[in-house]
Amino acid sequence: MTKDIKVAIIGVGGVGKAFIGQLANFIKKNSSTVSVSAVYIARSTAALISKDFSPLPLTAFASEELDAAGTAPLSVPDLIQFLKESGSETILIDNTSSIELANTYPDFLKAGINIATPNKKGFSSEEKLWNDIFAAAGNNGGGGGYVFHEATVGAGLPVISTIKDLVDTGDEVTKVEGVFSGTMSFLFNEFAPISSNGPVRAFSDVVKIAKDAGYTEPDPRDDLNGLDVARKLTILARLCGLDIDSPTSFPVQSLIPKPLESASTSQEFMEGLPNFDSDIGLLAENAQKEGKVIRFVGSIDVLSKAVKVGLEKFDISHPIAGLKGSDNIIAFYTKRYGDRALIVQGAGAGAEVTAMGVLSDVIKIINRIK
Ligand SMILES: NC(=O)C1=CN([C@@H]2O[C@H](COP(=O)(O)OP(=O)(O)OC[C@H]3O[C@@H](n4cnc5c(N)ncnc54)[C@H](OP(=O)(O)O)[C@@H]3O)[C@@H](O)[C@H]2O)C=CC1
Ligand SMILES: N[C@@H](CC=O)C(=O)O
Ligand code: NA
Repeated sequence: MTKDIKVAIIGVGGVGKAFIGQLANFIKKNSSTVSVSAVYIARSTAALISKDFSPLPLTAFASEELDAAGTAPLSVPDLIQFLKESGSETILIDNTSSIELANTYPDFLKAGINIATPNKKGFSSEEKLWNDIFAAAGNNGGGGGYVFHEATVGAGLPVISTIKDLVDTGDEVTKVEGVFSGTMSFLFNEFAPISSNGPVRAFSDVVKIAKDAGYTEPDPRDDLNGLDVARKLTILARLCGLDIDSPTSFPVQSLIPKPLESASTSQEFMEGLPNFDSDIGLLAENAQKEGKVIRFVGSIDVLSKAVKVGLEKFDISHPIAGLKGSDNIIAFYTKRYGDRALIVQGAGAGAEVTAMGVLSDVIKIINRIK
């Protein structure tokens, strides 16, 4: 018999809206084999709640509906209670970047609620939260809900699933390296492409374009300070079995100019950034004099347990130098693959490709519980 699956969606920004569109399509295409419906959709300030558990309309969903018709969001204990009362299998989709919500994943999982999310915070903050999440989850044979987070690294690219498959099948991952940020990739590919003699445009202009394109974190400083990449490396290093206390427990280079570290808002930061275009321009010009380009990269050396994030210079013939758009490139060096790495490459940011990663996790959950 087909099981009934109810979903609660929190976060209706760029990724959340794209996810709702893709979920509507999935439900339409698969209605003969699986019954999935959304019963709760929320942002910070408002929520649509289907008290009788009838499906909320998803086609042509607009977040304005939340503000117009929504009520106050439920607290986490009330949301857990509400989902339990549905009597169905349930999935929480967290499309926010909230650490407060991520801190409560163990509670959802212990209540048997499954989770799919692109939010890195739960998996890259203190190690205790990581341990609590996977102790509560059903993924490793435990009794709780399943948790999947493919889009936390490389957006929809198969990065988490690849590293898990390598590890679970007994391969030994020795090193992971590459470009892990769609924003940083776009910034340097656009600002200092291999085809140019140094910078072709102001760095601050490209930051604004990346923000408008939906590549950056809600606050672009979270990309420029290197922490977004550090969070991704924390997740991958933990999947390789390394104990990483937090994303600030290894060297991370920040591109935030010192005088702007005290900017109190994202807007104040963006307004001040053009004053520092020449600093980063100089770095690009100096690299160009050596026939190189600068790119923002990260690496995990599993054997020496060394993790680092920052700017490096690359010959223009290097695959990292020649990336385009918001592409990520992630090279996995393993015992089985030898000197020639297993490589995953493609768009690493953007609403649609991220939502695809989240929906693919929802489908994995459905296939386990239906
Ligand atoms: N954009 C991308 O390319 C990628 C994004 N991600 C991750 O996806 C997530 C979403 O990103 P994106 O859509 O770009 O971000 P947005 O800023 O566009 O959207 C965030 C949404 O979350 C809501 N929200 C934030 N905090 C809370 C909260 N405590 N309770 C309820 N709702 C909340 C916001 O509502 P409100 O406006 O009311 O505060 C908003 O609807 C982030 O974790 C990001 O790191 C991962 C990979 C790629
Ligand atoms: N801001 C991030 C979004 C995806 O994780 C990035 O630019 O890579
Ligand atoms: Na991914």
